[in-house]
Amino acid sequence: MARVLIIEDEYALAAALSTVVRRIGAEAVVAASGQGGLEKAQRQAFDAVLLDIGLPDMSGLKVLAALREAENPPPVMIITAHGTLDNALEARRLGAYDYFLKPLNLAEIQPQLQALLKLPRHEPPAVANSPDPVMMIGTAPAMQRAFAVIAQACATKVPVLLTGQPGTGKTLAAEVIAAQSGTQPLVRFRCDEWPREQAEVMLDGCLEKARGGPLLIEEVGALPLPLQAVVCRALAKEEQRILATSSHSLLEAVTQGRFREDLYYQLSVLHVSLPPLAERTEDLQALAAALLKRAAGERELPLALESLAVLKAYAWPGNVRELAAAMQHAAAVCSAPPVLPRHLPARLLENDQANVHLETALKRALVAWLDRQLTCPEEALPEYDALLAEVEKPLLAELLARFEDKPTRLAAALNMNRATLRRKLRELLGRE
Ligand SMILES: Nc1ncnc2c1ncn2[C@@H]1O[C@H](COP(=O)(O)OP(=O)(O)OP(=O)(O)O)[C@@H](O)[C@H]1O
Repeated sequence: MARVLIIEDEYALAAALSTVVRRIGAEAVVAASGQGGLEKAQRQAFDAVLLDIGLPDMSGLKVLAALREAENPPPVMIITAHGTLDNALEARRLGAYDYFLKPLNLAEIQPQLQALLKLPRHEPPAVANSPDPVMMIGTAPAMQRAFAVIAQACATKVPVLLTGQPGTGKTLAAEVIAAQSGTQPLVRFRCDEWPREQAEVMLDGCLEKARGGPLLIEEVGALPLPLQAVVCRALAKEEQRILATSSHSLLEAVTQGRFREDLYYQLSVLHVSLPPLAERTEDLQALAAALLKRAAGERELPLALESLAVLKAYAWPGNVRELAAAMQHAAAVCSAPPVLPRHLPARLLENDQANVHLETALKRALVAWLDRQLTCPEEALPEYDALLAEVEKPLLAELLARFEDKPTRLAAALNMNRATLRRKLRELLGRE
């Protein structure tokens, strides 16, 4: 019987994974810490390991490195709630076979694990260790999904299609893939930049220049049909590694007969989908800080909280590129820190859509949080009142802060029963 080691400190998740392992006829052994997992792996041989990155005593990546030092190391599948690009690339570099994001889709894990147990043991492809990786910022769930595919793309030479609105980071992601998967420079060809007559000559030139290395075809949907045939032939010859971007739906172009269906499938062996910035407001703080630092140079220029609120309320039609420009504007007009709303471009403050955006963001955050809470076997599901208490806790803490930490003022202003409020503050926030 195959034996699978589950290194996971969340009890409910470890139990759910054990059920999956048993369902495929294997034995499950659980460890709730990194050290515990390594000790178990020393005592017994395992056919596969499911490993969480966020362990209480040490990073799962350290555990992975230690597991890989064994003579015939078992294949490892990584589970993470913090899918940064660094983590995804590091996990691949250290030889992880797969990379799953929390909340886990258990139905997806089962066939993957089954396939993994059937595989002959061999070394997974190594990811090149670029000395200066071009980094992408983001921890929003949709970015974590993109990072997982980017890490896969770094470990292979297959074509990759990168989609997303203008300015979402498609080119940057292609640069990361090129930098991490080889030493040859990325050759770029932008399809909507050239008049039809010149495009063929330019494309031929780029295909020639990129021989043996990566070629990025930007806005591939703008390529006229005869040139799409040229790319098809190039893909068949496999002389270059082709990466392509599109900010419009290629499938729609296929349906309308403007884009070859066979080329669409050839290009999208791996598909990285980059989310619009307005759908990942949780990344705004880190992105704005990094872009502000880039724009301000030596100067220390923090962003005031009110300015962050303005950024969160704005719709960002130009995505990260527009945010970068806004931070350049702020760095230029702000002479003394911090960056206040009046230092931001005026259009960011005029947005009457602000409330709509905040409500969408709140709903999205709630959906993501619920996904996490409900990723467990049915018998371990939290009760409704417990869920409500979790939502009420930050709400009350925030409200209280706005009424100078005075429950009486809060109760009066929002027409709450004072005794009820006091009880809730005691039960939920531990206040006497
Ligand atoms: N996740 C990210 N972290 C840091 N910087 C980012 C990120 N995403 C995008 N950027 C920055 O935003 C700018 C626009 O990104 P990029 O050119 O890659 O977008 P794009 O999707 O290729 O746009 P287009 O469709 O117009 O070609 C660049 O300066 C890039 O460095």
